[in-house]
Amino acid sequence: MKVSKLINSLKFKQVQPTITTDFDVTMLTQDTREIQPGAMFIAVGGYHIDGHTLVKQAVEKGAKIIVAQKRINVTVPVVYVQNTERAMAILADVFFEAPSQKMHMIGVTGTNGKTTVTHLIDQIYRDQNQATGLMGTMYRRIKDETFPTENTTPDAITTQKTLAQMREVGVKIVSMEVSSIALVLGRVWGIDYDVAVFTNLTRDHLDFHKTMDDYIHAKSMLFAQLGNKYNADGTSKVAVLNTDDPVGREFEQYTAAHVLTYGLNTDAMIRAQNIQIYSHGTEFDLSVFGHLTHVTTKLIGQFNVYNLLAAFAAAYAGGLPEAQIITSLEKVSGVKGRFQSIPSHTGVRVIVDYSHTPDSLLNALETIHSFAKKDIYCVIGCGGDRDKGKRAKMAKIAVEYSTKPIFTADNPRTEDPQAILNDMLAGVPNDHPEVYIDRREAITKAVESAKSGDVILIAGKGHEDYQILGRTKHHFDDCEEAAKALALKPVAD
Ligand SMILES: CC(=O)N[C@H]1[C@@H](OP(=O)(O)OP(=O)(O)OC[C@H]2O[C@@H](n3ccc(=O)[nH]c3=O)[C@H](O)[C@@H]2O)O[C@H](CO)[C@@H](O)[C@@H]1O[C@H](C)C(=O)N[C@@H](C)C(=O)N[C@H](CCC(=O)O)C(=O)O
Ligand SMILES: Nc1ncnc2c1ncn2[C@@H]1O[C@H](COP(=O)(O)OP(=O)(O)OP(=O)(O)O)[C@@H](O)[C@H]1O
Ligand SMILES: N[C@H](CCC[C@H](N)C(=O)O)C(=O)O
Ligand SMILES: [Mg+2]
Repeated sequence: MKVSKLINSLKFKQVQPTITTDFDVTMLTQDTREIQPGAMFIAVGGYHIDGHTLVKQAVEKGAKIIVAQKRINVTVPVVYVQNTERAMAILADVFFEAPSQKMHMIGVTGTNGKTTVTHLIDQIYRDQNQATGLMGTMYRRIKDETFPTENTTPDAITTQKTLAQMREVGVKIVSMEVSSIALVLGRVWGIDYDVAVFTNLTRDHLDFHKTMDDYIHAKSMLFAQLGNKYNADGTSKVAVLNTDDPVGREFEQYTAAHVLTYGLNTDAMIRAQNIQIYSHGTEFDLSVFGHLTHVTTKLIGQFNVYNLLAAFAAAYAGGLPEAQIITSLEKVSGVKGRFQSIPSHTGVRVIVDYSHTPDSLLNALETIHSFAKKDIYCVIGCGGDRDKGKRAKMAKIAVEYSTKPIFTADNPRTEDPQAILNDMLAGVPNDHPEVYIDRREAITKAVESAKSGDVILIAGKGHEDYQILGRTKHHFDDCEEAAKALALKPVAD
């Protein structure tokens, strides 16, 4: 793309020195490690390093132009802007030719349920024979091909590039998780969402956002970004809000788009009632503006009823017929690592779940309570280099809602695993949960001790196939470990 087109897309900037001959920019990047000759390098301040300190290296590697927000001294032209993250989002949208405008874009935000809801939406559209794309915690998926991801919502360049790849192969519907951190860091600026979904808001990420108000504000940005494009056929721009959550009610104020509400409360437009939770599924009556259908699903728990409602509402907002959405939701099985049962011949039920916040842990344990007859084991740790304040809370919930809590490690990252455990133990001063710093040992002990009829919840890592110690990822999979331990147990009587 011609450099003039990129530069012109930035309304407020200074170019030094002035560019007299237009030239081609071969790629955009914020990472010197990726630079190809002819690149535009955007200097971004990070947590470990400031991209502005790498600009000479960028030029040596072939960058022909730099975008910066601090004065720098290099031999190539520099585009000075107020905020390089914002410039990066605009430039990425322009460089990849605004892919989000060519596809139906559904963004899902909220503390819990994003991965589940995006997968449900994706499945609904696949059942309609639509070519779909998905971006989130587990991967980026373009039709049937998956690509790894570092972040739930990647940086603006990766996001726009992925959207462009989707558009190129004919994807029409994109479901993407939009994390609060991404919203604050501007990773999704420039994306033209058609439907924005709010799941819920409870404590998480307070290492990053500092206060709950900041966290709510971050989530609200998706609904402000939705804008207000009203098509005559009523198809565009819908905010799908869980109004059982007071934050969902608040977000009604922040959007100028159409609003579609869901929840269990009587005033929700899309509503579930008469919920029955079983050990292997859930039933409820779905009311769509008062029209009732009985729904039977393989997903377990009230929290999953909310996820089903969110997905239903997102697809309904996109214009799909009610009956066809329900058919899909009745067929769908869960997402890997979300309340996933591990096959067991022992009479012990083992569930691997990605609950890594106080609210999700509480929901998972309450759901187990609704069908468990005997002991409930809860193997739980808390992540390092993440919100420290949630540790004591999660520990307390584990102790109060299980009969056999077992504390262990979950991605200690650069923290001392024992220090994380101490933060957890501080939340339960009068209790003495079993503690095994080694997660494999914790899972093995739980499986060894459990008797037929007991339920074991292994919480926190879900689909993850690694344990992060320091900055290194070691292969570790809760499902594999549980299966190995179960294989050593005798068959149930
Ligand atoms: C705290 C945080 O958000 N960090 C993100 C950040 O990394 P960083 O700040 O450490 O970057 P850095 O290493 O200091 O580098 C700064 C700049 O210099 C550049 N650089 C760096 C080194 C080099 O040799 N050359 C070079 O050009 C980098 O490309 C970058 O532009 O920029 C990276 C590239 O965009 C992100 O992958 C990384 O996310 C890390 C992996 C992370 O763990 N983020 C978490 C907190 C996060 O964002 N989580 C949310 C929510 C998760 C959820 O709820 O599901 C998410 O959306 O993932
Ligand atoms: N609607 C919900 N309300 C509360 N808890 C939920 C809900 N949906 C899922 N959970 C719990 O949260 C865990 C994570 O679910 P999911 O991966 O769908 O959420 P997420 O928002 O994508 O999480 P992350 O922020 O880590 O990407 C699940 O394993 C389950 O325990
Ligand atoms: N997306 C979440 C995942 C947490 C998963 C848990 N296993 C942990 O490492 O804390 C985060 O990065 O905060
Ligand atoms: Mg997720």
